[in-house]
Amino acid sequence: MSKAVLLPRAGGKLIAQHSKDVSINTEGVKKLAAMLLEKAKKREFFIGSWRDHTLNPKTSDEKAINWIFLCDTLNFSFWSKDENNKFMVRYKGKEYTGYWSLCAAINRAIDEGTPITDPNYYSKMTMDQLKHVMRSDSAQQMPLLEERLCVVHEAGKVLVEKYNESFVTCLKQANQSAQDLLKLVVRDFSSYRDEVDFEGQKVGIYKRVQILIADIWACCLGEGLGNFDDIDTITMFADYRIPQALVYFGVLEYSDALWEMLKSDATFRSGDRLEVEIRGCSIWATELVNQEIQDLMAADEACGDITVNSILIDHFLWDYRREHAEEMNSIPIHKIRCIYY
Ligand SMILES: Nc1nc2c(c(CN[C@H]3C=C[C@H](O)[C@@H]3O)cn2[C@@H]2O[C@H](COP(=O)(O)O)[C@@H](O)[C@H]2O)c(=O)[nH]1
Repeated sequence: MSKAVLLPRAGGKLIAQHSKDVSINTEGVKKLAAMLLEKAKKREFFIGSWRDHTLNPKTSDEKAINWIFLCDTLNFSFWSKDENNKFMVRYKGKEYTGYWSLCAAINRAIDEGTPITDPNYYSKMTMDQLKHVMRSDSAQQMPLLEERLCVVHEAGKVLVEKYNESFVTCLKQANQSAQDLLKLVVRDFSSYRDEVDFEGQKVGIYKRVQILIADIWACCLGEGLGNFDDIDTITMFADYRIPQALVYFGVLEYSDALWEMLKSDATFRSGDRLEVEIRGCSIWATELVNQEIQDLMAADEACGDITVNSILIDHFLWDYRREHAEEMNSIPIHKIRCIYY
C-alpha cells in the first residue's frame, strides 16, 4: 500500500518544522504581509494582473485552457549556467527569456500555423518539430528538450485517449474542485507527480499542477471554467524564483553552509534535503504571509471586497522578482535540472 502523500500546505509545514538550513523569520513575514496588504488595497495585484501579461491568453475559452495546459506541462527549468547566455525567443519585436521564452515560442508556433496546442499533434511530435517550435534567437537552446518531448507525448496521449482531446474534459470531471483537479492531474499525468521524501514522509510539492490550476483560475477571472470553490487551498508554486524574493524580503533565511553552496553555483539533485527545505519552507512561509494578511484584513473594515490568497501573493512575488532582477540576482537560485519546476 503506497504511503499517503502529504499535500503541499501540510507538507510545507512539516518541512519547515524540521528544517535545518532554511528558517522563516516572523518579523519578515509581518513586514511583507503589511506591504502586500497596502498594495492589494491599491489593486496593485489582483486576479486581473494575469491577463495583463502580453503573452497570456485574453479569453476564457477552450483554446485558452488548452494553451495553459500545454504551457504548464512544459513550465520548468529555464535557467542557464551562464546568466549572460540564455535561451531567448524574439517575438513581435520583443526579446523573451526564462518562462516567457516558452510562451513566446508557443505563440510564434501558433502564428506560423502549427497546431501546437492540439494534443493530437503534440502527442506524436518529433524531436525535429519540437526543436523548430523551440528554436532559439540566441546561442543557447532551450534546456531539457528530450524531457520536454517525453512530457508532451505523455500529456497528449492521455488527453486524446482519456479526455476527449481537451483539458476542459478534466476540468468538468473535477466539478469546480481545485483539490479534485489536482488529484486527477497527478494520477493521470505522471510528469506532474512532483513528490519528495522528507524524514520518511512522502510530500507532494506539486508546483506545476498547482500553477496549472491557478493559471486557469486567473485566466478565467475565477468564473466559468475557472471557477473553483476551494481555490484558496492552492499554495504558492515552489519554483527557483520565489525563494529569491522571500530571502530578499527577509522572510526566508539560509544557513552559512547553504549560502556557500548556492554561491558556489553547485547543481543540486532533485530530492536533495537542501532543495526540499528551500521548497517546503517557501510554501509554509507564503502560507504564514497569507494568514497574516487575512488577520490584518479581518481587523480593517477598509478591506471590504479585497481578495488575497497564496496564488496572488506568489504571482506578485514572481512578477516583482522579474521587475527587480538586478537587485534580486545577488541572491543565488538553487540550480536543478528536473521536469518539476
Ligand atoms: N512560483 C512561480 N513560478 C513561476 C511562475 C511562472 C509564470 N507565471 C506568471 C505568468 C503569469 C502570472 O502573472 C505569473 O506571474 C513561471 N514560474 C517558474 O519560474 C521559473 C522561471 O522564472 P524566470 O527565470 O523569471 O523566467 C521556472 O521555475 C518557472 O516554472 C509563477 O507565477 N510563480
